[in-house]
Amino acid sequence: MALARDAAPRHIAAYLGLSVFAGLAPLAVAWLMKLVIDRLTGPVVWLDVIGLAGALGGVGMAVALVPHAVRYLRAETDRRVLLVAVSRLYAAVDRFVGLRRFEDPAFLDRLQIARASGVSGPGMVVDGGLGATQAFLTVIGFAGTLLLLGPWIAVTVLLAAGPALAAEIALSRRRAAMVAAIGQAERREMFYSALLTDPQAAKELRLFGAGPYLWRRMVGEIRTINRAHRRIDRRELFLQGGLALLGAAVAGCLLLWTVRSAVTGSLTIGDVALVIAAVGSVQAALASLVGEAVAVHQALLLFDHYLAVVESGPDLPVRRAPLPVPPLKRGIELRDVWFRYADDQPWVLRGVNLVLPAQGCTAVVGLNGAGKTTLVKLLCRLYDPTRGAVLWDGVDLRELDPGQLRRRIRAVFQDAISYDLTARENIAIGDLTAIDDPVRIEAAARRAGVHDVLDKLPNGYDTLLTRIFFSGDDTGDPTTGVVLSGGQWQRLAIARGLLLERPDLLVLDEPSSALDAEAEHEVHLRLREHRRGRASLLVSHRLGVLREADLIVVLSDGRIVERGSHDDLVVRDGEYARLFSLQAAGYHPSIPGGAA
Ligand SMILES: Nc1ncnc2c1ncn2[C@@H]1O[C@H](COP(=O)(O)OP(=O)(O)OP(=O)(O)O)[C@@H](O)[C@H]1O
Repeated sequence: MALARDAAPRHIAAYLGLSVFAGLAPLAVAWLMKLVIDRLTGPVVWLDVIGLAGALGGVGMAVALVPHAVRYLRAETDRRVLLVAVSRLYAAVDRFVGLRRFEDPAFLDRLQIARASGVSGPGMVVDGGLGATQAFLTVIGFAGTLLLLGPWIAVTVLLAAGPALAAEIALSRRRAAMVAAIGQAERREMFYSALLTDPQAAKELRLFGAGPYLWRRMVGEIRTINRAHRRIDRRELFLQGGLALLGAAVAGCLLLWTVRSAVTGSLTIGDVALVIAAVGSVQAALASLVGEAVAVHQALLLFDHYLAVVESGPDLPVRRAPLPVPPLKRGIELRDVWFRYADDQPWVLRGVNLVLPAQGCTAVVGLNGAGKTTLVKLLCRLYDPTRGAVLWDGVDLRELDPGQLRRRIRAVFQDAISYDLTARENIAIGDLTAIDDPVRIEAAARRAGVHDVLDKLPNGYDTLLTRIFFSGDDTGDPTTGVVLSGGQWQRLAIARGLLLERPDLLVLDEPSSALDAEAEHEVHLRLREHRRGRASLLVSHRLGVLREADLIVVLSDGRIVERGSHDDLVVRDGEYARLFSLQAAGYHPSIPGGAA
């Protein structure tokens, strides 16, 4: 209610006024009708009859207009609530410092329900609350009328609604539990449907003929979802059918009694019309009251998920008053760092000790799965170490302001994202303060060696880098975007990482794996310039590009097994020397083991 009140206060006030009117209008109509009939069946005073008929017509006209006004107010309230609810939800999600929640299926299920219930819940509570108010007023008004005519009629009609309320509330609990239970299936169904229409996936799916396998699985998920809905719908059908029969039987008995009373003269013809209108209206209003109460109940049960996400605390501990992050002076230290992704998973890092000096370049080498990217994620505080600590000039990262820390670090990952946005936006995501600063954007693109490519695009830096959307809002304009090559995308990701002029720590995790030899050489020369005078960490399987690092560490099975300069490590003739000579042999046929 608070969310809806914040989003659309005036619309809700108008909606409330109309609901009160709509709740009392049937009562006014029934009484006016009774009075008209009684006037017509007694000595007729035409002026009275015309006055009453005019009032009846006026109320009738207003009643005809109200549903249209309510429909508009309801839709407008829903639109406004949607804006506020979605903004609050995604702002809350954006506040998560780390990645853990995005890898937790239970949390992702909850997030999905939160989105659906956050969008529709507040509107349903307002609609349900006002609908229930309206129905309540109708019930109270007519119950008073029925009490005047025969107290037991009022009591019978009201009691007949009891079982309906109990049954509907039990059904609503079941429905809310079912929505939570099918969350996984719904997410999987969305995953398959997104995959089957994804331009990146289309290539492999067509070549490997894997489409039918995936859409059959998608249809399987839809069947699971349908089964769950069907079970509840059938239960609802039987329960509501039975209750409708009960209501009809009660109404029939009351009608018989009323007609009999009119024949014996204890009720007037107008009274008969009033009882018929009252019983019908009370039953309809009670059904609507129960329906609205149940809708509100269910919306609130599901809205719990929305509140749980919006009010969830940080996923990584953040001090109440976190320390500011000063420029890096001495270096970043990993002190006896142990890490595993979950308690039931194996250790990925086992007692790593490493200092990245504030003005030096450190390189990490290791086989696939050795833990290199994990180490980078800990440095960026996307996770906290399970044991040990990462220290920024001696201060634990957990003590520092995470936002300020992120502004001092820039990283280029091997799996950098290609955003379906313009070239300018793709680079500006690295530091959004530069989005309207073409000089900074171009400088970053030049550093990454991608300026010439972007400059020649049809709309230069404003060219859309995707073909899944039109370039502008005008769908009649046939211009769509441009698709870059893998290496060009990688250079764009490097530009994004280099947009911030002087990060304290620059991390490059396999930044050039998709570049041709010439581009790689050129980009690494520029990167060397950019890294000068600040802490940098390089991760690469191409050992040639790491030769000039001040310190190279070899990570194996989560431990540092060798450390030193390139020359030291070659002389030591250990794991690094073995990997290096294997690669070198691939390029020089003269080296033993090389290509013939
Ligand atoms: N999010 C995650 N959840 C669980 N396990 C993970 C996750 N990310 C990585 N791992 C596991 O951690 C181990 C180390 O992975 P990591 O990505 O750090 O290796 P890497 O040295 O960077 O490998 P590569 O050279 O292939 O990029 C692997 O066994 C991997 O399966």
